[in-house]
Amino acid sequence: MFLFYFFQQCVIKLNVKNTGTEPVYFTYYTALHWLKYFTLMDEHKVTKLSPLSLKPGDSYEIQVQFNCSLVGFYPATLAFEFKPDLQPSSAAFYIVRFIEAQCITSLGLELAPEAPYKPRSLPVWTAEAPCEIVDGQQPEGYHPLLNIPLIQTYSLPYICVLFRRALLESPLSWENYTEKFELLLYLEELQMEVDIKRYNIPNDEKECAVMYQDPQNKKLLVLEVPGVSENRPSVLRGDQLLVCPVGETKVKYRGYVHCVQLDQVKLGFSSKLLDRFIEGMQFSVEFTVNRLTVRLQHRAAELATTHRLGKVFHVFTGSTIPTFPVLCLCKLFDCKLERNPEQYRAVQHIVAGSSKPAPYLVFGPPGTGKTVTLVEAIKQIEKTEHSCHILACAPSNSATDLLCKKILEHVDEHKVYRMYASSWDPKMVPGELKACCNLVGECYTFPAKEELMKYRIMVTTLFTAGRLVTGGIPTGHFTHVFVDEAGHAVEPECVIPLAGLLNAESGQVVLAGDPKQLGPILRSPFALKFGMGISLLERLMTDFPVYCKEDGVFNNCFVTKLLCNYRSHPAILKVPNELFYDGELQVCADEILRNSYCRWEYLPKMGFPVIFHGVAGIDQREKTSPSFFNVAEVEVLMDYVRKLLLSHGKRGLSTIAPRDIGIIAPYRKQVQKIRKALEKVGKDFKFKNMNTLKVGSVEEFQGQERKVIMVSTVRSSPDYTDYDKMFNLGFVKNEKRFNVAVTRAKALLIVVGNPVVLNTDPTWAHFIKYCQDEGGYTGFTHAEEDEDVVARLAVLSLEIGSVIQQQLDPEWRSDM
Ligand SMILES: Nc1ncnc2c1ncn2[C@@H]1O[C@H](COP(=O)(O)OP(=O)(O)OP(=O)(O)O)[C@@H](O)[C@H]1O
Repeated sequence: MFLFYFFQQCVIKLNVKNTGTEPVYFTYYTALHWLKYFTLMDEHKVTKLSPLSLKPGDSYEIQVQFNCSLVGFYPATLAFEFKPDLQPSSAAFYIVRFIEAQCITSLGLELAPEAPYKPRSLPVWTAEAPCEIVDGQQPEGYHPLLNIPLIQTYSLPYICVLFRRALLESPLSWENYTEKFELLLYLEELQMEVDIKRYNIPNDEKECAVMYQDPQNKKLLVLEVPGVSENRPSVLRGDQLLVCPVGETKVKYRGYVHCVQLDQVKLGFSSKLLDRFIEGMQFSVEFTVNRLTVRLQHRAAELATTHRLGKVFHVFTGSTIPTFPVLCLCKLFDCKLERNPEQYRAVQHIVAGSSKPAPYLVFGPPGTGKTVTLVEAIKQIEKTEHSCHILACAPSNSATDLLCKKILEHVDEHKVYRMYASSWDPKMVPGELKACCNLVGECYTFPAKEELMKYRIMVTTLFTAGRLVTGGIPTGHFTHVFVDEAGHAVEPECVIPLAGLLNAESGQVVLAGDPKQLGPILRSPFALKFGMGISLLERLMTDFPVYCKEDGVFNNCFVTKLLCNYRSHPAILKVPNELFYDGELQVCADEILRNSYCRWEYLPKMGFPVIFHGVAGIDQREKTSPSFFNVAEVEVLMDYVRKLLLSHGKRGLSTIAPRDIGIIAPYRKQVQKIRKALEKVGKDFKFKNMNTLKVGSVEEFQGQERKVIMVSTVRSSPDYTDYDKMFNLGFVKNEKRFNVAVTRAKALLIVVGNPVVLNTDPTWAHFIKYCQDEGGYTGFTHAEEDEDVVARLAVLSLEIGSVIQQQLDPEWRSDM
């Protein structure tokens, strides 16, 4: 194997040597891949018609020239044919050699793996001997929800008894609501416990962990946990883990997580450990499941029954459909919505409480204005109902922040309170929300309920809403509960802001979302199989006729379907519209904005602002981190970033700043590498505010939009796609992730990826074909070559299976 780094062109020499004891004829040779880029030459011009005799000890030189201007990684197979004599009947024999060429820039070299990937081996756990546990230091200002009642913690055998198939298989009804969700939650928690144990680090000198003192705060110890930023294992601020010095068994030290940074956690321990700590001390580590989120959901499932939320969720079993309400003619804060009759009517119905006590649903494809409709309704209610108190929630912090920012566009900040959980990194709080949230200095505070009850609008994630229940906010205080991105949460999570807070008779619930975008994330295959993967929004839409079309129309008293996309250029919408929305989506985005990149000089085809850039990269890992990255894709992305920012202000082109660009990548390591590369590009080209260019996972981009979106798909080896599925990562074989990623762009969408791997997934194959047909495809292609390989192998009478198998095997490189 040969590996060489270069730019565009390189020549190397190969020697064919007869190391045997008999003469042989060298009759033919060829490269089987990347024929466009490899040229093979020899002086004698060896062919079957012009063979070359090689006596024992003779060697013969072949020149391999590699010519390529596309960054990437090009492994090829070279096949050589020999014959013992030139009789037509004599059998040929073959020697196959692999060659690799990499076209890489200086930036790519900087981003290369810091050290080879060396996964930690999975520990074998033996029965635990009883030991003393020394408690550690919790983070300052950390207020766990201590007084959530501990709802029965079942032991494992009891779970087995509980594992009642009949209950799991019976449809969800109001009669079995609490019982069924509790069972599903236990199954999920059991899986969480099994999963987290895989990350434990054993009490063994070869495999143990080494901690060091935090240079910024000597009271904290830093532990490297590769994968923690991708929730493998899931560790949040305030969580606990146990460490034990290697070789000891009697005492374990409990450490509290003060912060999670990239692949490190900073831990607070007792002075008993700090006093004896020496740099480089070795430890075993046990991770523990944080039960808080599960307990909050158990409580919600239980309170849903005691607070009779059946009136809210199952009200339409009888003939209680309300009569048509009186709608007010309101003047909207966002006057654009007045021009869309569906949005306007939805606001009117929500304000009138037409669906009460049932939830009002606003659903529809991406960019159709669900969030702005919700926010407008919140503002109208705040303006018109003087006794109202509104709770506005979303599953993720980024979607909740977005809601809050939009509310603050028209509501006085003294009336709004954004409450964060103690576990949320204070550095992630956006500057514009600092004046109206519970972050004081570096710490979160949690005011008494009397204080909280003074705010007209409370904005929290679904989980943090549980703090309001724990804090004793009385039922009925919140007259309206809004949940955006409701399709992304499991039902008991979505019920957290309702159960215990909502008055089932008089409260109004509004849910917005799109079941075709990211859905609930679950670990347990059983919880998934028995229905927990269906969100409350989706269940209401499928189980209750009032939310379904009757005679081809929806009943606007209960539900509004939005179909006008105000975000994107039609070329960006075409594939998701066809694949997920039956072509119903209408293009309504502002013409000037959506066309602002149609004349960009780097488009493969003018007027078509979608680029698929094929890159033959490799998905790599480094050190002990399980997360993947693809350097070649980062190089291509940075080339586009540079071109975009350099074209800022050019005549005829729209202005662009880093904040108008978003980069979506499926793995944390790729996100880190992109950030590092952006820093360099920013410095080299003196671009300002590069930190406002958002780089993140699809989850972080759900609900977001940017003028230009780039997507790095990373995967270059088909062998890892099942691994992605298992860990709920990546883009391949995950159509909801695909849908969210490609629908964030307003004017320009650039997808960078390996078409060979992506074409194995029907959704991506559709997208790539679309780009090819429309002229938006650029970068490397492979299709014609495959046929060529077959033809060449046929000439050599080699079997395709064996050679291709070696080409595709991700381990073959390291074997050589
Ligand atoms: N009636 C309208 N007229 C003009 N622009 C609108 C209108 N409604 C929404 N928009 C704009 O469309 C974009 C998308 O809106 P919004 O984020 O509310 O959509 P969404 O349906 O919540 O999207 P997603 O499903 O991706 O979260 C925003 O820029 C918003 O300002």
